[in-house]
Amino acid sequence: MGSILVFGASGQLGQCLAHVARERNTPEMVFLPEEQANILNPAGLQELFAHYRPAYCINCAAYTAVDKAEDEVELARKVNRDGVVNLSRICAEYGTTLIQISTDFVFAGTSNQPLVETDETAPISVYGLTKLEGEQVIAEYTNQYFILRTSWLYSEYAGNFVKTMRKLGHDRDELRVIWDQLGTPTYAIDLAGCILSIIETGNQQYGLYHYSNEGVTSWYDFAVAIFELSNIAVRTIPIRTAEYPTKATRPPYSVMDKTKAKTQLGVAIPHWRESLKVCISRLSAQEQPAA
Ligand SMILES: NC(=O)C1=CN([C@@H]2O[C@H](COP(=O)(O)OP(=O)(O)OC[C@H]3O[C@@H](n4cnc5c(N)ncnc54)[C@H](OP(=O)(O)O)[C@@H]3O)[C@@H](O)[C@H]2O)C=CC1
Ligand SMILES: Cc1cn([C@H]2C[C@H](O)[C@@H](COP(=O)(O)OP(=O)(O)O[C@H]3O[C@@H](C)C(=O)[C@@H](O)[C@H]3O)O2)c(=O)[nH]c1=O
Repeated sequence: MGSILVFGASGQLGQCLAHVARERNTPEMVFLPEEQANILNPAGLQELFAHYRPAYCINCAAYTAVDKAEDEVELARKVNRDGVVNLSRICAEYGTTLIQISTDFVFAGTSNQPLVETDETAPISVYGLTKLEGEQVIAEYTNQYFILRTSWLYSEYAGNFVKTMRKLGHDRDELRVIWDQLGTPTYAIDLAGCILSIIETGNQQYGLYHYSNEGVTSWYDFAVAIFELSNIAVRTIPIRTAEYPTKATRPPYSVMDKTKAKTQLGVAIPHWRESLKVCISRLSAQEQPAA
């Protein structure tokens, strides 16, 4: 098949890819953390590509601190746009298929219908804008790419909303969580499975796809489900966005339609609650003292 380079390997999705690749015995995967492969260093990328001549490049590297990005515009743009330029250019040179990950935050959130790939983008945060710029530069260099837009990623790995809620739920008596932002959580292990399926099946239906778990929820209902499944008794109060001021504005509605991914990539997508159960049981098992 040829080797598969994974950039940003020590982040959440990078670790989930390693987890699923171990389970599936996927050969020839090369996991590259930032210290070994900075996507802002073209000379370093040239060395790696010359050595591995990869069939696929999966870009999990990104600037993902949504609030901080409002103050670090230049850095966010460097990683989320310029880094993607570097990868697209070198993928084109080596005939490598690029798999780029993007976000529901490219949308303004003014729709009340599940969003399809052709819907208008209008980011309302620096993070969303720079991720959109990253999507847009790819086609200037190559047409051999998949862009997977995903949302609300969580897993056993790295920092995420599920782990934050479980920690806060233990530490506090009461939590206030926004209920007027609607979207769909995505178990990053499921997304990693989708990425590896594209590679394993040699799919060549290149282009832009939406991928999240199935269903719709609010951050509040998501938090309540996390507490129920984790047996955490904490008073959870639904609040409006205005009652939880943040530096960056989040889209009030970012539910994505996955019809294209299901038909063209042939992936089965679990409901968010089913995947959340799997993640919570794995997290709980990790917390049990060894017998
Ligand atoms: N997390 C989420 O909820 C969502 C994420 N996404 C997208 O999914 C993808 C994966 O996200 P996730 O795994 O959660 O993010 P993480 O923040 O967990 O991982 C991103 C990784 O990229 C690394 N990185 C940053 N700059 C560079 C660089 N210049 N060169 C190489 N590596 C770099 C980071 O290293 P370090 O930590 O050292 O900076 C980190 O390990 C991203 O494209 C993100 O935009 C989309 C929707 C939702
Ligand atoms: C901790 C906390 C958060 N919230 C709200 C704030 C926010 O609207 C929502 C989620 O907060 P977080 O900061 O965990 O997540 P946030 O960084 O907004 O998550 C986003 O990350 C980027 C990378 C993406 O691409 C998006 O798809 C999305 O997952 O929950 C509360 O209402 N109460 C709380 O106690």
